[in-house]
Amino acid sequence: MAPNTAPALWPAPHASGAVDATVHVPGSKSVTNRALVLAALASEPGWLRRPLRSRDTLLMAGALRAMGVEIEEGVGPDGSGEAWRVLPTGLRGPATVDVGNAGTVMRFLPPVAALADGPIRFDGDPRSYERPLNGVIDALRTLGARIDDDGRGALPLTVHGGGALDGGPVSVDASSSSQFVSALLLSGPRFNQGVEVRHTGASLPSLPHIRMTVEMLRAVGAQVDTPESGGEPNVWRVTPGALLGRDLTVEPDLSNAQPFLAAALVTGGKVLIPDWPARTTQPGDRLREIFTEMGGTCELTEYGLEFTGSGAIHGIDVDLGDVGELTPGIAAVAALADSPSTLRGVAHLRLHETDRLAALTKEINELGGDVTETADGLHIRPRALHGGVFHTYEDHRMATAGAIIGLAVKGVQIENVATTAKTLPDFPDLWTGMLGN
Ligand SMILES: O=C(O)C1=C[C@@H](OP(=O)(O)O)[C@@H](O)[C@H](O)C1
Ligand SMILES: C=C(OP(=O)(O)O)C(=O)O
Repeated sequence: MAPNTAPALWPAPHASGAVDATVHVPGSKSVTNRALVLAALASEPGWLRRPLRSRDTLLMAGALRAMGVEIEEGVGPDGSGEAWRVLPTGLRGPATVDVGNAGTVMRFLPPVAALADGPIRFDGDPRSYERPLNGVIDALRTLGARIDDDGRGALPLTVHGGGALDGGPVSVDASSSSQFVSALLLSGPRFNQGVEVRHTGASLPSLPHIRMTVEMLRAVGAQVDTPESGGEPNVWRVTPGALLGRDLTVEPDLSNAQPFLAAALVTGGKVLIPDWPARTTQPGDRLREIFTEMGGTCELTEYGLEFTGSGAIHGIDVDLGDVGELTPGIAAVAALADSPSTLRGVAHLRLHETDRLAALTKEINELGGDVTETADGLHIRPRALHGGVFHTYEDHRMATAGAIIGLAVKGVQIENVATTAKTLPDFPDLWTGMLGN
C-alpha cells in the first residue's frame, strides 16, 4: 500500500460559549534568539531563564553549539525556573548550520559566523532559499567577510570566518526585512571598528524589533546610537567593545498570545495572560490597542493582561508595518467582524514563512470569505463562513489564524497544526486547555 503522505488534519475546536481562561504563554522567540546570540558573543557566561523551546530557538541553540558555544541545561542562579547557561568560547568552524525556516537564525548568524575561525555552511528548509538574505550577504562582504553563495542573495551559502571582521560603515536596503539591520547590529560590538548601518530603502518594516535589538544590546553593555537617541534618521551605530554575560528572564511571547486574546474577542469571553510586561519592545503589545478597537477591553494589572470581549467584533483600518507578524491573527478576527477591514503596510509579508497575503486570501475565501489582496495588504469584507480545510503552508501563524476562525465556524480543519512548533509547540494543548477540554 502506498504510504499516506497527506498532512494530518486537526479539527479546530468550535467554542460552545464564552471562553474564561488563564493562559501561560511561553517565552518570546525574538527575545530568546537575540539573547542566545548576545550571550554567545559575550566575554563571560550568562543565563537565560524561561527561554522559549521551539523549533526556531532550538535551531539557534543548535547552530551556536555547532560553532563551539556551550549551552547547558540548568536552573537559574536563584534556583527557580528552567534556564540555559551559555558559556561563550572561541567561535569556530568547520560547522554546518540548519536554519530551518527561521528568519532570526538565517539572518542573525552569518555575521556571527564571520567572527568564527573556519568555514560555516548555512542551509535550511526549501522556503529558506526564497527568503531574502541579500542585505546581510552584501553588507558582510562590504565589512570584510568572505562568503560563497550562488549569487541569488539567498541560502544556501558558506561564510569563511576569519576569526575577526573589520566592520565600519555599511548601507543596506532593509525594506524586505528589519532583520538585516538587527543582524548587523547584534554582532557589531565584536567587529574591529564596530558598525554603522545606514538603511537606504523606501520603507522599513518591524521597527519595534530593531528597538528590541538596540535595548538588548544596551542591556549587555554595548554602546548604540540610534535615530531616536538624536542620531541621523535611518542610521544605527554600534561602538566596538566587550559584552557582559547577563541573567535574563525571557518575557512571554506576546505575538503568540494573539490567538488566545482573539478567542476572548471572538467568543465574548475573558482571557488572562500572566506576566504580560508593563513595558516591552515586543510588537505584540500593540494588540492591546488593536483588539480594543476591534471590540474588546483590556486591563494590565500585576497579574498580567486581562482581555475581555464584548460579543461584538468590529472591522479595522490599520497600518501593520511595525507589527507585521500580527497580520494573520488580525485577518482571522477581521473575517468574523461586523464591518470591513483594511490591513496596510505589510507588502513584505509576501516573503515571510509563506506568501502570507496570498495564503490568507485563498484560505479565508475557500471558507466562503471575501478577501482581496492590495499592493501592501488585505481588504477583508466579512461574510458568513462555512467549514472546510484551512491549509497552512508550513506557517505557524496560518495555523493559529485558522484556529481562531474555527472557534466561530463549525467544521474547520487545520492542515498540519504541528507547524505551530516553529514558535509554540504547545499550541494545540494550550488551545484545548483554554476551551476547557
Ligand atoms: O527580528 C525579529 O525577531 C523579527 C522581525 C520581524 O521580521 P521582518 O522585519 O522580516 O518582518 C518579524 O516579522 C519576525 O517574526 C521576527
Ligand atoms: C515572520 C516570522 O518569523 P521569522 O523570524 O522566521 O521571520 C514570524 O514569526 O511571524
